[in-house]
Amino acid sequence: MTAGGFDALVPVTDPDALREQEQAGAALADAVRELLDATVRTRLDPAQLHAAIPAVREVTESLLADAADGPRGLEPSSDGRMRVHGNPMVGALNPFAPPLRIDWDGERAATRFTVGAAYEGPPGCLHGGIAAAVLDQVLGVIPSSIGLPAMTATLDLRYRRPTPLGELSATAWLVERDGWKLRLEGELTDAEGEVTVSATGLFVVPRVAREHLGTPTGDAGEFAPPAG
Ligand SMILES: CCCCCCCCCC(=O)SCCNC(=O)CCNC(=O)[C@H](O)C(C)(C)COP(=O)(O)OP(=O)(O)OC[C@H]1O[C@@H](n2cnc3c(N)ncnc32)[C@H](O)[C@@H]1OP(=O)(O)O
Repeated sequence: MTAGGFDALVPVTDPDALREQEQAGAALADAVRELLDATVRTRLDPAQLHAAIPAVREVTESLLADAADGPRGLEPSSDGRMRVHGNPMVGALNPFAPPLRIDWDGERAATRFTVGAAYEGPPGCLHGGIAAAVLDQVLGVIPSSIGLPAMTATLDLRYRRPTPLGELSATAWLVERDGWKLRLEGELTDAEGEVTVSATGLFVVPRVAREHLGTPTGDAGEFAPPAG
């Protein structure tokens, strides 16, 4: 299964229409992601760069003809999950997102993804903040996958070696549960299979969510929330 999101709080009335909308939005995000990459990599001369701007602005204006006033927040998806489609790591509608597609097999959350020029920090390598965001997201999928939507309380990272841009993978697993607190670990790995960053995170189900978790949702397995 592809992890992420939460069981829908409201039923989706027309999943086919919603799927069509999601697919079109994701295709647009793919195209803009190519534009983002091209914008970073282009070596056109100044006149050529200025010449490209009106066309980009025209597309922007056309998209704003019908747009949300601000962030989209949590929305129902065609698969019955609630998702933040603008999430900068997994959001299908966000061109900045690689995007990560995170699988949860009941024991591990895992993703393989490719990062290019738009994510560069040290020359040729992944920006450390992006590595942190990837690991935060991959660790963060586990609580919601076991029915305990939680937020990052602490995230400790060890940058073991530079992470080259290109194909990467990340995995995370649950180490320990203590009531509403989950201790998770994860790793970012380069194409050669070398661990470049390792992470330990404490995720806490926020007070407001605890009040709504009398019954676990999703694949809670043995990790049912404590009573009270
Ligand atoms: C609804 C879920 C949405 C899920 C979205 C997934 C997002 C993916 C990951 C993210 O990027 S989240 C964004 C970054 N994180 C944040 O913005 C979190 C900001 N902090 C908070 O909102 C709250 O501080 C937090 C939810 C982490 C905890 O506040 P609460 O008021 O809900 O918890 P409370 O104070 O009752 O503490 C519960 C337990 O956690 C412990 N705790 C809380 N924060 C801690 C901390 N920072 N370090 C260590 N322990 C901590 C606390 O001591 C206590 O332990 P005990 O039960 O043993 O007494």
